[in-house]
Amino acid sequence: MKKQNLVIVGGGSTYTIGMIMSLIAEKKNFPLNSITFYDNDEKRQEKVAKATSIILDEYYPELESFHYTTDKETAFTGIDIAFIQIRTGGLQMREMDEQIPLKYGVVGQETCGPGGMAYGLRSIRDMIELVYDIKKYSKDAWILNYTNPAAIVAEALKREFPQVPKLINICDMPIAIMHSFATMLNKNIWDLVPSYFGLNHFGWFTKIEDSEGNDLTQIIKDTIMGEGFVPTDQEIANDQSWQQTFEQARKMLIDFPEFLPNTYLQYYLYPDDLAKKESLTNTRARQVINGREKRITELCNQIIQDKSTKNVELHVDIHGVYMVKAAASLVYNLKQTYIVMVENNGIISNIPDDAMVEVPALLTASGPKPFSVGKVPTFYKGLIENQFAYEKLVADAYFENSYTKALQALTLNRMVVHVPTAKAILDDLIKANKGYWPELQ
Ligand SMILES: NC(=O)c1ccc[n+]([C@@H]2O[C@H](COP(=O)([O-])OP(=O)(O)OC[C@H]3O[C@@H](n4cnc5c(N)ncnc54)[C@H](O)[C@@H]3O)[C@@H](O)[C@H]2O)c1
Ligand SMILES: O=P(O)(O)OC[C@H]1O[C@H](O[C@H]2[C@H](O)[C@@H](O)[C@@H](O)O[C@@H]2CO)[C@H](O)[C@@H](O)[C@@H]1O
Ligand SMILES: [Mn+2]
Repeated sequence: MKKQNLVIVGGGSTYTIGMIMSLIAEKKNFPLNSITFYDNDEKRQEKVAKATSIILDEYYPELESFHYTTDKETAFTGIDIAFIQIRTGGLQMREMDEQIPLKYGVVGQETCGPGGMAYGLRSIRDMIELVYDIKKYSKDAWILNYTNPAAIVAEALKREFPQVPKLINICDMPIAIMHSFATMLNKNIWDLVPSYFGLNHFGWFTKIEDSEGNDLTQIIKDTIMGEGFVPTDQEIANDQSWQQTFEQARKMLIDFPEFLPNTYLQYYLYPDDLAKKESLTNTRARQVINGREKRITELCNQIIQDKSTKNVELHVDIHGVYMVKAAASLVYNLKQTYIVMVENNGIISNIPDDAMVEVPALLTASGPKPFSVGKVPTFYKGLIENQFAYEKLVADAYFENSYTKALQALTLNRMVVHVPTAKAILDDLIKANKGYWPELQ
């Protein structure tokens, strides 16, 4: 197995330490020669990097080198694979994305709501630039992107780089849900075989089998209906917001028992209920600033002060392990199945070919080989087509600098709908995103 040279773009992210622990846990399956962090915020990255250096000394002494830099050429030269996890505008702008719509009674939601449009219009430029730069310095490197809003980013990257190989977008939500299925069934998560279709943060499990082919779907549905549904990955198990989100699976199953829903569907199916529960001064961004970000900052400070990990609790999370395992399947041609985003081209036969769908695929060295889904029932087809039209219009708004396309996008978004509300939200978002968004005419 050739040892890999990995760059983590967005080294200062709150997910980096979890990713490092996952790389350590998976070192036999995904052996590394070097890790490099790249970030455009020197100070933010430095803290995480200093702590990482101590963690690696203790747990990964055989690693050849670890560096961190804000210089793209240094970061991207001689790499085999890049993980991209940036947040253009930071958590501060996420808070605006959530607060502005809420002023008009609409839940912002940073990926699939109007907040996702705002975040998407900020992310696209940085993402396009990063892909060009990574390919410039290491043209054969794999790029594994999970920067959000992944659906909109994937749509934009597909348009900008239709011929660029080795570029894949991935999300951890399906596997985090499967973590809860596995706990409920007392099974090993990697023995569960999902059948799944949809768009990113907009999909359904049609079936869950075990490795012997036993269909476990009905047991899962019955358990959720009888006992409810809870997050079980350590990273989110005790998070009240995620607990409430997982709880909604039961409600969705009562209303639509056919398939097991992705938790993000709550925002599309019950937007008004969710908006009513939100508080302007404590949207999810604020909870993350006071929660995950604070916790990671304190953890890094402690490690740096002690020059050791002896006084902190470190753990592997499903997010990191999923990304690392998927990466190993790509670079070592393992042909394992992961749920990823790919261009539809007939996979779901009754929705547009150019949609970026999220489905199970064999991950091989020559790219993802998705499994066919076939026709989906009218309700799901309608929802998907509406949402895909919204995502396309956001990308159109970016590439065409079009105010009208942005307004059309928000109007199609099931969280907004009402045109005067869409207009008011859009006009406020334009002001808040000056310098980040293209100038919409
Ligand atoms: N797809 C998924 O399922 C999934 C799961 C987890 C996290 N994420 C995404 O990972 C990203 C990081 O999340 P976070 O909460 O840790 O955010 P964060 O703000 O803590 O970290 C992002 C880092 O990216 C850096 N950054 C911003 N723009 C950059 C650029 N142009 N070039 C280089 N670095 C840049 C920031 O300085 C920061 O250090 C987000 O996009 C988040 O949505 C996605
Ligand atoms: O609101 P946040 O910032 O806590 O989470 C937003 C992300 O939520 C999903 O991902 C993960 C989560 O990031 C991770 O820690 C894991 O353990 O559980 C979640 C899934 O339940 C989502 O898939 C991401 O796209 C969001 O960024
Ligand atoms: Mn996701």
